[in-house]
Amino acid sequence: MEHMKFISASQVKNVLTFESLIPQMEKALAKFSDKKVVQPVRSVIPVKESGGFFGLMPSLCSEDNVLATKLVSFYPNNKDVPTHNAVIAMFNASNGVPEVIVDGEVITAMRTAAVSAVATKFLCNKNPKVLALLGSGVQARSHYQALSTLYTFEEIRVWGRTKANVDSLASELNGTACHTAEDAVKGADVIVTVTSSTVPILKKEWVKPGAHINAVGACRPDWQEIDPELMRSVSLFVDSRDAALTESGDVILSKADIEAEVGEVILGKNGGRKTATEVTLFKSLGLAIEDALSAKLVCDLLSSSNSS
Ligand SMILES: NC(=O)C1=CN([C@@H]2O[C@H](COP(=O)(O)OP(=O)(O)OC[C@H]3O[C@@H](n4cnc5c(N)ncnc54)[C@H](O)[C@@H]3O)[C@@H](O)[C@H]2O)C=CC1
Ligand SMILES: O=C([O-])C1=[NH+]CCC1
Repeated sequence: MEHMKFISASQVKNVLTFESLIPQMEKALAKFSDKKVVQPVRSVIPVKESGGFFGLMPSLCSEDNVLATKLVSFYPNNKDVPTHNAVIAMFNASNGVPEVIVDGEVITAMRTAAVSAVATKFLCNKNPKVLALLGSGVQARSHYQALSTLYTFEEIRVWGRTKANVDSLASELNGTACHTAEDAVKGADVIVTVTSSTVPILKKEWVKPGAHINAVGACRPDWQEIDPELMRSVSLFVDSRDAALTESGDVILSKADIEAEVGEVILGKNGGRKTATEVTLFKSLGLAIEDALSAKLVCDLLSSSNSS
């Protein structure tokens, strides 16, 4: 391990854009659903003392010569440091030699939002105008940025638990700070739930017919962000069936039927949205291959910027 490289968060930030990442995440989701990826559902250790979690996320995609694992911690109670921290270790798939460690904090923030952008592109009605963000943290910001790469919203609404954060994000995005989740969601075309809530924050009766929801939080089997009645009434798409049935309290506790993986929609194996009035919901949990292909993209972008 004489030549192990490290790529820092600021190096990632300097080269990674949503314009390059969104197509890469479309490829990751398609490859995953086309069984081109070897990837178990992640292992997660609860760290009871601090209310945190530690996850191991390995994946292999021989087609892309990618063998990597993300190590991610999720400490929702953190105050002065980020709640999500990660590194992505990349190995040479031909000989198993470790080559690069990439900081995973920025990648986690950006790839999750890029994946939601892909799901939205395939499932949402045309020309969405109103975006509602439930949550005002890292993912709320990155979801705004990723979705704004694809759409020009006329109205951005923000709701969250902490008023000061909601006010500051709303003013940064030129949006409206909402007092209640209902105010934010009523009439919204695209709804993003990005909170650390463990109980439902989004109710069925608030959601307009034809809306699309990206449900990104609640990654534990006993956690929920979405009203179970809403879960049972939507056309439900997931990143991974296995992960959804193992990790998602929203899916497991509501017993909602999964229509398809988004990758199957991308591959044309499922038609996606069937009517303009149905509500589509993408339940995102986060896949190791998203991290591996994001890290590979960062390495490729850095080496082309160094050689130019
Ligand atoms: N699906 C995926 O691939 C990924 C999912 N996530 C999940 O997305 C969610 C947001 O992550 P970040 O923005 O990075 O975290 P963050 O810590 O930056 O923000 C969390 C937000 O949730 C709010 N919140 C916490 N408890 C709440 C409650 N009971 N009701 C309403 N709001 C509440 C906080 O005030 C804050 O606005 C988390 O659940 C996280 O685990 C994060 C990374 C990847
Ligand atoms: O995929 C990921 O990195 C995570 N999903 C939920 C918490 C972190």
